[in-house]
Amino acid sequence: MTLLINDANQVITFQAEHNKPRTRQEMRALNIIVGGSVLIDEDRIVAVGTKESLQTLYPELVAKAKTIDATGKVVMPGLVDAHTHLVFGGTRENEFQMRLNGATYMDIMNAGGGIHATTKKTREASFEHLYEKTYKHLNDFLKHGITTVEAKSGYGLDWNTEEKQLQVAKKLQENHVVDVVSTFMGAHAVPAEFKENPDAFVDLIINEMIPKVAKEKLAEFNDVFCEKGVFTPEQSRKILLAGKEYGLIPKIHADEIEPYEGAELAAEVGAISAEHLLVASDKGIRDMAEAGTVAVLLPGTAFFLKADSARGRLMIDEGVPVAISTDFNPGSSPTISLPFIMNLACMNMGMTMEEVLTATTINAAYAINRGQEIGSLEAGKKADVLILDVANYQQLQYFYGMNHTHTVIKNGQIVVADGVLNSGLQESAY
Ligand SMILES: N=CN[C@@H](CCC(=O)O)C(=O)O
Ligand SMILES: [Zn+2]
Repeated sequence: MTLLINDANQVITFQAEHNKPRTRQEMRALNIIVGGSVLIDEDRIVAVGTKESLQTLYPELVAKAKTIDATGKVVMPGLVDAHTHLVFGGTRENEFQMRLNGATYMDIMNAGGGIHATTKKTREASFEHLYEKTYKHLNDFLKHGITTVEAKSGYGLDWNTEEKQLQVAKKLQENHVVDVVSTFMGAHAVPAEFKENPDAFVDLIINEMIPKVAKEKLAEFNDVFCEKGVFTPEQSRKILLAGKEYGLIPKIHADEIEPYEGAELAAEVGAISAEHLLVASDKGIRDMAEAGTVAVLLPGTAFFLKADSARGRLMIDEGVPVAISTDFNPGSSPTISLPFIMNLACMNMGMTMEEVLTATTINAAYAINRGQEIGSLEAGKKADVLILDVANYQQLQYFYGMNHTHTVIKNGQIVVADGVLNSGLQESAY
């Protein structure tokens, strides 16, 4: 199919002179075309420009294109969610009430709830149930303009269930139009059966699980929850380096609740990204800037746990490339609304609206090694395009807590039109 999106108030391209995550003032450079158009052929962007320039350069394609009128609207790349725990059994609204009554996230986890509660539900759930449930979540993401989602395992903590989660993600990548990018996170918690000997669990991850993940090509990344009471920096280092030997790119849940030199470790092991970073040290931030590690910040988690947000402003000023994601999971961030999370990034981390847009498109794409393929509207990139029913990009975050998605084009196909999901996507048809 050939598509021509015409007459948008603003086309936000994020075009840049280099192919790297954006830092410092680059994060404010949206490269907007006022009154712009986008030409798409098959699954690729052909060109972005004015209607007249596209007509002159590509008369044949323009002649056969189906036209989408974007008058009064904003056009931008599909949003990228670089951090989710997408596949899980059950929900944990009971813990939300416990936290409202004063319990902390770690209190609940140490008492066998939290990640352990979801692990139990995920172990019990059938593949089909997890697939159907996750398919619906992906539909919700798509309706909110998110066209690529990273998905971590880590609610199995035994091989069979970790594999089940990763296979669900794989099948969804094959069947659902949203792109699902997999991360192995066997090191999400120490399961009860290894409580007395956590190092034996670390050995199991290193010697058995990581080789199987690599052999079956079930994930591209390897993530660890490096946190006091979960995995130490020493254990985390071992797990991340072991993954690297098998071609799994390191990621790390770092400095979320207590400072633990996780940001420093991310830079040291060459992680593509470090996530959370609520209490990352000044040195850790400087190390990440030097190493070019993307900071994937999750202001929805801070909001939901009533914690102080990460120092996003400082990180950008220090030269760290920042991405913003939902952290969608049943405990600390049960939302798929990246647009709401974007508003929180403005409100609670001192980021500008322009920086937040960069953080949820091109920088998020780089956080999952997709920066060359998605995250900006440039010739040759995948045609993942979002049309928002707002007059300018500032309104996306100003009218907060709302879904402004009008049209979503994924791989060059219209999958959401006038805010409504394609009927073909509504049922999972497992
Ligand atoms: N902090 C660790 N892991 C998840 C939460 C998982 C859960 O509570 O189920 C996070 O990134 O927030
Ligand atoms: Zn997480």
